[in-house]
Amino acid sequence: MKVLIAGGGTGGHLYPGIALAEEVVTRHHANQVVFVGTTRGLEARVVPREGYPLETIQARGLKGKGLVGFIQGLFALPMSFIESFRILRRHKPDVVVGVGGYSSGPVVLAAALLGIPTAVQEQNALPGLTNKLLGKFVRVVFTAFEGASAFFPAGKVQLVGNPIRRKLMDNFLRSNAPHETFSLLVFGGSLGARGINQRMLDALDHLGDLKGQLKIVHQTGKNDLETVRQGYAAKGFDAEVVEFIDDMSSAYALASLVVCRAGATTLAELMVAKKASILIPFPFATDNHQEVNAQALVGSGAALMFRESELSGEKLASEIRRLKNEPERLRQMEKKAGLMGRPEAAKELADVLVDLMVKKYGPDGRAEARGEDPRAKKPGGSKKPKPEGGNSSSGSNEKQV
Ligand SMILES: CC(=O)N[C@H]1[C@@H](OP(=O)(O)OP(=O)(O)OC[C@H]2O[C@@H](n3ccc(=O)[nH]c3=O)[C@H](O)[C@@H]2O)O[C@H](CO)[C@@H](O)[C@@H]1O
Repeated sequence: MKVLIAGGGTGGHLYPGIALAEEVVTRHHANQVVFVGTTRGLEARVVPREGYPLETIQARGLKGKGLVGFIQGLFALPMSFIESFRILRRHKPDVVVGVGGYSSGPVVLAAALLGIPTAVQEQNALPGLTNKLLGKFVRVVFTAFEGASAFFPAGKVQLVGNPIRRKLMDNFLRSNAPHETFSLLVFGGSLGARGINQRMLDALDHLGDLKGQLKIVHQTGKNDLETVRQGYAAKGFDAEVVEFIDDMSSAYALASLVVCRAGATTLAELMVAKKASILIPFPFATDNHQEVNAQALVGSGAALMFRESELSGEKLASEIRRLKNEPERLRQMEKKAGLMGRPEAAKELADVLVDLMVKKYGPDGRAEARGEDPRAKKPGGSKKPKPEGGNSSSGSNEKQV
């Protein structure tokens, strides 16, 4: 089985794709997974490191980019379709899955037009325009929030949750032991969040008496690293301040409380990790979708949510203090988050993809069309390869998985 995963840009789109790739490679009959993204997205760094080949196309966004960005996006469209057709003809995948982000649209649409079984995975409670359009062409739409289903043709929707990377899952499935020191994990999605960085620094002014009683890990994103580091130092707080957290699994495990945005993949992780959280949605997300994501957790008592515009540092400090002083409340939030988690998302999604392939091409998929010997295929999947450097150029780095 050969699976092509299109999309990325940010971690919220890319990481569910990585989780799906891990699943189909280790537990299913997939012997090859190929990603398609752009050279500007996070995938250019992460996909080769994870050991999968990456093809790139020139896709750009259309919405929220201003007039110049919109025009650039329009001009890039025809080329991105041509590139998508070429990639699909070369790789002959058995199924194509879009995980959102600029490259998802042209690749998934081109695949659907070529008659290849296609699916999209919508992470958010409020789907973006591209996925709403693609929903009309693909065979299956995977959703993660009940509310999202209403935006797609009813018969196509499968509510499975957002797939979570294996290294996180392995840790999450272990116990959620209480911590000796109250530990805060502060992060702003895959890119960091200035609004959270500023409010957290302001909050420190009101948490002075807790200095020795708080452990803080704070991810800032690229631009604010030094400012935030200096802020903690100037206010006399000992914190681990980093630009990006590679090992989110340990970061979650060590946290008593998480302060973060409400990106859909983050929320899926919080639920499976059974973590209490204070959510501060990104106020400029398309159609305010992060607030809608957050409401699902708030509604069930798993999280608190504050709009950035209404949240002062003082208020954030008082909420942190309150939760620290009410361990039983924190436990209840953790329990409620856990009840919403969907640890089987990657598995359920992969099962459906195998069905799609078998229905269309039979159990060997298009192996023969690709010049492979189907009898050489090992049921149960083969092992993932070791990364072979960071080549992310188009076309030249395909590797048997
Ligand atoms: C600004 C914007 O539009 N953001 C969108 C983007 O968010 P974004 O890319 O921030 O996505 P999420 O918050 O959903 O997920 C972040 C992912 O990055 C990982 N991580 C994060 C920080 C870090 O230091 N290290 C790390 O590995 C997290 O574990 C998680 O897997 O995609 C999400 C999923 O479609 C959307 O809900 C968000 O609205």
